[in-house]
Formats: sequence, structure tokens, C-alpha cells
Amino acid sequence: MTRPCVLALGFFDGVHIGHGGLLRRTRETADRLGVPAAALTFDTHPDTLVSGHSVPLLNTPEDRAALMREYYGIDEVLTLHFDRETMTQPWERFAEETLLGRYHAVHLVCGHDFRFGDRGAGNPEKLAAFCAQRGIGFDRIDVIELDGAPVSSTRIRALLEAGDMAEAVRCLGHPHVLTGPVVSGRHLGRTIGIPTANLALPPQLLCPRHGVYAALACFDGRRLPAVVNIGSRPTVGGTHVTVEPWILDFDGDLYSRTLRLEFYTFLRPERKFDSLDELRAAILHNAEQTREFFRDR
Ligand SMILES: Cc1cc2nc3c(=O)[nH]c(=O)nc-3n(C[C@H](O)[C@H](O)[C@H](O)COP(=O)(O)O)c2cc1C
Ligand SMILES: Nc1ncnc2c1ncn2[C@@H]1O[C@H](COP(=O)(O)OP(=O)(O)OP(=O)(O)O)[C@@H](O)[C@H]1O
Repeated sequence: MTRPCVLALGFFDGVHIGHGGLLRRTRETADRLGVPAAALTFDTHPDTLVSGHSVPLLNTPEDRAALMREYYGIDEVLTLHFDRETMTQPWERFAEETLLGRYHAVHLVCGHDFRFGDRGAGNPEKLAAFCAQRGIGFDRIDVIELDGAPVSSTRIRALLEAGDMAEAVRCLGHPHVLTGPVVSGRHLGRTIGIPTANLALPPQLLCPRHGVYAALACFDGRRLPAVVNIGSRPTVGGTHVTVEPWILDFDGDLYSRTLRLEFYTFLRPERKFDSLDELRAAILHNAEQTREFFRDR
């Protein structure tokens, strides 16, 4: 960032409705000050280094940035490298050198529980005092709850692992997004009249519960209903997990193209069927459910 900006602070995995309050305030303040609205995120989830366990993420960095732009009009998403040095930096130094020095923030926005710097010593109260001393604007956004509990990336990860896509979508405020290149499958789908595109699941991403979902497939400015299987395809002896959409009302080649899937609801768990005929009948039924789901939307 080379110009002054209003800067939202956090990681923003999922870009959920809790983040939304903060990002909306960032956009409004930027408009008032006549500067760009920016959001900070990291290339690695801080908890991966802090706790030593990798955090399976809801979005790739590209999708995270796209969602912040699309839904909240954020102009610039700043992805900072997170390593041991970032983790052990005293909070004042991070605020001074990175937020103000490198990114030229003239106004900072963070959430109620934002922690940063060595041992998480930086918090909204300290940041408010730091900003007041330097004549920098500051907002701390109150927690946003749904059904009596805070919305968080952790809550949404648990919902996806349990297959509760519809509830995850309520917390997100938009469909769950997965974007990736279309890779080659075994071309068995075509032989049962169900051509599917295979999407490679980026390695750091969380895999939702194995099963069948109603989604929209987005490519070339089109948005078409798709019925998607996530799983290892036990009926045909699959070995690894794939994300396989059957894009309804589409006939064409998508190999090596980039496809964005927008997931809305879970239809059923993945199963090992006794025959390909049974599998085919189940998929046709799921396709009908998907058409029905999107009929009035
Ligand atoms: C909507 C949908 C639902 C599916 N459900 C299952 C399932 O429950 N069990 C299973 O073993 N495979 C399931 N599959 C995967 C199929 O076995 C797979 O699409 C087919 O074998 C083609 O694989 P290929 O792309 O490698 O050619 C499903 C696929 C789709 C598109
Ligand atoms: N429900 C919420 N209401 C208001 N602000 C939120 C909410 N959830 C997160 N924030 C704020 O949004 C920013 C980004 O949040 P961040 O992605 O770091 O956490 P999170 O969504 O709570 O995820 P986690 O579950 O990993 O803690 C932070 O400043 C955080 O305080």
C-alpha cells in the first residue's frame, strides 16, 4: 500500500457476517476520508505457528480477497507473510512499522477479541491508546452473534465438517466458495450419462463432510446449478478425495479451466452403492433436488 488507507485487522477466513460488521465500517470510514479501504490478512494462519497445528482453512487467499472485494467493497487486500519473526514481534513495533510505516494506515478497525504481537500482548484497548497518541483513527467493532453465540471461522469450520452447509451459509452471509482448476478424472461419469468436472481441492483447505451438495458453478460469467459430490467414491473404488460437480444444463469441456463452486446445502452423505445403476438413480434424484432448490432463487 503506497497511499494512506483505512485498514481492517484480522485473518478473515471465510469472510463471515462477523467480519462483515468490521469490513462495512472500514468501507464507510474510507469513503468519509476519501482513501482506499484495505484489509490485512496473512499467507499462513497465525495459529498454525502459535499452536503448531495446521488450521484447515475455509478459503484460499485468492478467494478470501475476492469475497472481501465482492461483498464488502474492500479495495485492497494486503497479504502479509506470517513467520516466527512476525509472531514474536512486540505489538508496538508491528503497529508502528507495519500498520503505520509500511501500509500507511490512517485509521484502524479491529474486532472485540483481536490479539496480535508477541504472545498476543496487543489488544483493542492498547491499540486504541496507541492510535490516540498518534492522531490515528480507531474503531473496535462489537461482537456479532447468531442464535446467541459469536460467529467465528472456527464455528463455521465445525459446521462444514458436520455437513451443516445451510447453517454455515447463514453464518457466512453468502455461499461457501471453493475455486480451483478442473483436473482430469477417470471419465467414468460420461459412461453413466453423468459428466463431471473434477476440482482439485487446494491442500491447505478444509474438506467439508463427504457427501452431495447443491451448488452453483461459476465460469465465463455464467452461474449454473450443479450437484456436487465431495468424497472418495467408494462405489467405483476411488482412492483419493475429489470435488466433483455435475453442472446441470451444460455440455462442454472445462479441463484446465478455473471453476468457482458456491455451496448452498447438503443433500445426503456419500455412500457405497451395490451397483452403478443405483448410484446413477441416486445422482439423478439429487440433480432434481438441486433444480428444485434453485428454482425460485
Ligand atoms: C452428484 C454426485 C453424487 C455422487 N455420489 C456418490 C456416492 O454416494 N458414492 C460414490 O461412490 N460415488 C459417488 N459419486 C461419484 C461417482 O462415482 C463418480 O462421479 C463417477 O464414478 C465418475 O468418476 P470420474 O470423474 O473419475 O470418471 C457421485 C458423483 C456425483 C456427481
Ligand atoms: N462475530 C464477530 N463479530 C465482530 N467481529 C468479529 C467477529 N468475528 C471476528 N471478528 C473480528 O474480525 C477480525 C478478523 O477475525 P479473525 O478472522 O481473526 O477471527 P475469527 O473469525 O473469530 O476466527 P477464529 O474462529 O479463528 O477466532 C478480528 O478483528 C476479529 O476480532
